[in-house]
Amino acid sequence: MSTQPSAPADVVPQPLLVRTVALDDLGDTAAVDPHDLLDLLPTERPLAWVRRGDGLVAWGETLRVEVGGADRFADAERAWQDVLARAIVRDEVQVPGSGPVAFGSFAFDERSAAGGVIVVPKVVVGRRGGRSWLTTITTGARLHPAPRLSDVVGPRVPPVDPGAVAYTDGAVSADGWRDVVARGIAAIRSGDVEKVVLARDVLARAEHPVDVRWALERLATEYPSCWTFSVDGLVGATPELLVRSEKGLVTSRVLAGTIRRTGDDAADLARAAILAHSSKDLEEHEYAVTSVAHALEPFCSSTNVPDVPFVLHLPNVLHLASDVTGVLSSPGGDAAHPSSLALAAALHPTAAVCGTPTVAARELIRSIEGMDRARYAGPVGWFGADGDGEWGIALRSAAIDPDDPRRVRLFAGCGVVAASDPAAELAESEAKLVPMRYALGRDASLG
Ligand SMILES: C=C(O[C@H]1C=CC=C(C(=O)O)[C@@H]1O)C(=O)O
Repeated sequence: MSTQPSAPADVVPQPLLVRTVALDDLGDTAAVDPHDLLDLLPTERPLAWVRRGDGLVAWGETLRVEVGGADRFADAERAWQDVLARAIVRDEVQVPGSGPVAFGSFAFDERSAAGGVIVVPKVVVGRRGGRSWLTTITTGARLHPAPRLSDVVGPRVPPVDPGAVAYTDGAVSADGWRDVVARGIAAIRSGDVEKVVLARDVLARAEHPVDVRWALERLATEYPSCWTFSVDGLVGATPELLVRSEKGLVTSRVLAGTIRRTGDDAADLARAAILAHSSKDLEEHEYAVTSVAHALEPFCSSTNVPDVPFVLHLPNVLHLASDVTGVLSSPGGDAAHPSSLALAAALHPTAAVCGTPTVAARELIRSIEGMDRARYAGPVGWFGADGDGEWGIALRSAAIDPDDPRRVRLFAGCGVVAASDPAAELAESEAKLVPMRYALGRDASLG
């Protein structure tokens, strides 16, 4: 079923029927182990949001809403609310991620034809802190009996190796991108912006159609501290959480400021110290934290913004990181909090992916970057019936060509400030492409 933004009643003629059961109580967990969520996924259009073994995997499409333009978030939210208003829900688990769930992914730029999409799957399996559950979502007039995992999970078909992968330039060559960064630095020095984040793409062509599960498993194993995701052909493992909203508490993991790893632990510790004291990286980071703190302020009764970032260690890079938290203000009476998607919309684009000031940086990106970012660097994640959910920034990601799944577009970007150096930014962008190259590759080594 596919709908236009408002998902009117005549397009979803029958209510959504949602049933969640605890898997621990079903007695069929031995037959199908929900321990490894990714193992449950079928080949076709898998949906995923997992980190350290917890999260959600899903498949099938009960409902799909495509949106576009500046109102893409609000339109998606309205469609979801319309559908929920008529849903019949029996949720025996009642934890974040149980009950009705929609996955979403949205374009970075409102002008992009990529727009955005929310997908309401047919089957969702969730896991959180040792508890797991199964949700089935259909349409109809009456709730179905409690589902069993073994009824909805087919025989496991191992992910297919994409074989040899050849890489070519994307919209702008590596050399050309150095010039793009130089133009960004010139714009900063002439006072047009203080910071701009510039990105590039690289095209991959695999020998065989890319099996999303192959990439997901490699990403989740190698990058356990990242959020490994798959939504409508956009795949990745992002270290940056735009917003998590749960029971009135919001969290955002802000990253900006990067140094490549060497592969040598002692040398990397020294590099972590260099990063933590680099004025160029601290400046880059400060812009990103400020943009998130300011965007959250109107929604929160209190926020906590760390004074000093910590160094996040990933296998390919080290980042300056700050976890910003807040308590959503109660608007009075029974009024609901803004949904996690509304918060994501208010936060997007942060200075970690756009720049400072936002509008001027976005204009600069449009005029010098030379490509459409599509859904790269846009919000990706999920939300539930109460609006709570998790939205990452779609970094360390790639878009699989829906018309030819052998073709994949990989993305990476870098924050640029006055002290940036184009060659160093190019090297940093290469380091940020490592996760997706690794995800596609058979033996590609890290670093
Ligand atoms: C824009 C990207 O990274 C952002 C997140 C972390 C560190 C960044 C940096 O140091 O430039 C970027 O702001 C990307 O990975 O494509």
